[in-house]
This record gives sequence, structure tokens and C-alpha cells, in this order.
Amino acid sequence: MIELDRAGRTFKVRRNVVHAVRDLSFTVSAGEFVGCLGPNGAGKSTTIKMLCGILTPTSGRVRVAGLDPSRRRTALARRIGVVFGQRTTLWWDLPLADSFELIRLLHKIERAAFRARLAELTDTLDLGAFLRTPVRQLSLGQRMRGDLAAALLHAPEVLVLDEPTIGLDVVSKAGIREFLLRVNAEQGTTVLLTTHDLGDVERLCRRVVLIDHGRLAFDGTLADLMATAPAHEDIEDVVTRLYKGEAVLADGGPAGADQ
Ligand SMILES: Nc1ncnc2c1ncn2[C@@H]1O[C@H](COP(=O)(O)OP(=O)(O)OP(=O)(O)O)[C@@H](O)[C@H]1O
Repeated sequence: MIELDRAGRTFKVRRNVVHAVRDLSFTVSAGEFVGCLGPNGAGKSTTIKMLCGILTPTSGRVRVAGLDPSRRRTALARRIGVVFGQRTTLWWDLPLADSFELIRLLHKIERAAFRARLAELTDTLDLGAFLRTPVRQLSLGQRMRGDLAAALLHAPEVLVLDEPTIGLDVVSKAGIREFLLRVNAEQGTTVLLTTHDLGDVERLCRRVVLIDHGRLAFDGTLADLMATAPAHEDIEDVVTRLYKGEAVLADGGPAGADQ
């Protein structure tokens, strides 16, 4: 469902070239729920932007649902849902319900199917009380639930989430995690999630890919990742050592090597 084959993305900053992502290869199969980890500046958001077609790779190949994201943005928009936790995709001054109606028109969702889907999302995300509230008046947790509903209204096969639980309280986080598990389990939606919240990873992701300095530093199950560490270490200890380049990788090399 998601394929990166030696994907790379550089940015020119004055006279320098920043290698945000280099030679990144991994695939995500249909129905998987994969967590994408990496320290600040590792290249996670750049990767997600390449998957959504917002950025074109400067090398290698990216495919989502068989499509080249940057060339087939319109076709891809029907197959993918995207949430950027730090930025809303909703219309700031419009009530949530009006944003949803605009999304219906953009995706040309048939009215009856839209009504059924919206009723289901309103119920599972508990949106009923603030459907008529302008987005700018929503709390962060309410807005995030609205963004999730917006990303899923057209029933996409793939959901890409960039820090969807950032800034949320424990109860809101738990609600969103439970919702994401249901979407993945009941509808078979493929999910790729980036997060700095290791609780998200522990509760949601069977598999983890770790990006460091734009490269793949680990790809395996969460159990494999934990198996690289002494038994007394928890996920925070393991990931801290990986981010510091101290841990041993699945392929036997030190993290951050070959920079
Ligand atoms: N538009 C841009 N122009 C120049 N450099 C950029 C641009 N976007 C990202 N970068 C650089 O690319 C690298 C990767 O950034 P990216 O935002 O992908 O990291 P990230 O893993 O998402 O980080 P964080 O966890 O802090 O959100 C960083 O060094 C960043 O400064």
C-alpha cells in the first residue's frame, strides 16, 4: 500500500544542500498499522509530505496505493486521508459541519453515503456537541477529532498521521487511540503514524520504522525493537539509546553510522 524505494529529498538552503531524507526504503502492506519514529529533524515529516504528494522526491521512488503521489495528487486524494496534528486542514471560520460539507463536495461523496459516514464518525468521535461550532473556537482535542473525521469522511484506504496526539490530555489521547485501533481493525485501513509519544507506539503499532538523519535506522516489530535491549529497559530507554546512536541496530550496525 505504501512503498518507498531509495527515496530521497534534498532542500537547498542558501549555498548548502540539506539531505532531509536519503535512500529511504520500506513498504507498508494493506491493513498494517506502522509507527514511524525518529528524533527531531530526522526526516519524518518530509517523508509524510512525499507520501501525500506535497513534496516531490529528489531521488528514488514513492508509491501510495500504486500511485506516484506528486504526479497523481487528485487520484491519490480519493485513496488517502492525512492528519497533521500541528496544523488543521479544516476551515478556521466555518462550523465543523460546514467544513465536512465542503469536503463532501471536494471528494464528490454521494449524499446518502456521506450522511451515513458522518453519523458514524460523529458517534465514534463524539462530535455531536460541537458540529455547529466554528473551528477556531474548538479546543485542541475537539479540533483533532474534527480533523480525524475530515480525513476519514471519504473512507480512504490509507491514513497518514503526523503527530495526531500532540498536546492532548490523557483522556483525549486514549479516545483517539481507541478510535484509530477500531478504524484499522474494522475497516482494514492501512495506517502510518509518526509520533514522539511512545505510548501511541506501544498501544497502536505492531511494527515500527525508525528514521535517523534521513535514513532507515530500524524496521521491525515492536517486539524485535525491545529484543535489542536488556530486559529491564522500557521503550523509552530503548528509543533514547537509539536516538543517541548508542543502540545496536537490527542489521548489527550502530545507529547513525554511515552518515
Ligand atoms: N522546506 C525545507 N527547507 C529546508 N530544510 C528543510 C525543509 N523542510 C525540512 N527541512 C530540513 O529537513 C530535515 C528533516 O526535517 P523534518 O521536518 O522532515 O524532520 P522531522 O523528523 O519531521 O522532525 P520533527 O520531529 O522535529 O518534526 C531537517 O534538518 C529540516 O531542517
